[in-house]
Amino acid sequence: MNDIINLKNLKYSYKKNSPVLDIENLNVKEGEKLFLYGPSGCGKTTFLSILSGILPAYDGSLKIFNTEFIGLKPSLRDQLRGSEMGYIFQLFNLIPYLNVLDNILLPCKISPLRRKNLSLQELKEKCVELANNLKIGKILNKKVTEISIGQQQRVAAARALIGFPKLIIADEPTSSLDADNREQFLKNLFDQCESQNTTLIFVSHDKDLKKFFSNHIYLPEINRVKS
Ligand SMILES: Nc1ncnc2c1ncn2[C@@H]1O[C@H](COP(=O)(O)OP(=O)(O)OP(=O)(O)O)[C@@H](O)[C@H]1O
Repeated sequence: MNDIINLKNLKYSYKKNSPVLDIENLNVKEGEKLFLYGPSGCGKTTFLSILSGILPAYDGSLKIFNTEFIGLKPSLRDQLRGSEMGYIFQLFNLIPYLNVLDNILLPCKISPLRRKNLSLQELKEKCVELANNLKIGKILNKKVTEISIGQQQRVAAARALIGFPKLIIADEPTSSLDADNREQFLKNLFDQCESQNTTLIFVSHDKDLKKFFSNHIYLPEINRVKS
């Protein structure tokens, strides 16, 4: 299996002489489901922001989809993020004035490349299929302010998965769920990632989730900056 992420000697700091991340090596294979965990403040969100190209790391090498991200123009990082990455946020970040269907379709409206040459009708059909698989098929016309937290979370997952991104980055998406719903959500997410051959990087401070993943990394162990 090919590597989707190759990282070497990656360094990041928000302020001069105050490093947050210094990671020697990390490789993630295509289709892998990686659990990245560590205590509050150890740099998890910072790391995800670098992987998704929102924050620019200043040193080392970070190849994603065989493209070197360090030194890459911000517009090209944005383009790759829009077309090939899905992000599930801790607080979901759904758009309150859009219904469920339009929230899910949003990445394809923002990034034409994310449509992968599908027509709007084909995208809507894909959206219905995804929603049915995630058990939100019956609420596509509802406002996102009128659905439960568990449903909002599955809408956020569907929005990340639409348009067959190569990589899904999930930042603590299960923190507001009880244990049963958490496990069900993970199962649904895994099934969808497997059916699309999408790589998953799932971040949490909750090490109980580790048992669901075959690959896991404790961030403080690979980060040479000690918090
Ligand atoms: N915008 C910022 N400016 C300056 N320092 C920041 C900024 N964001 C985070 N930091 C610092 O970087 C370090 C890592 O923060 P980060 O948010 O990545 O940790 P985390 O592991 O995601 O924490 P949590 O689990 O609480 O979300 C912390 O010391 C934090 O104070």
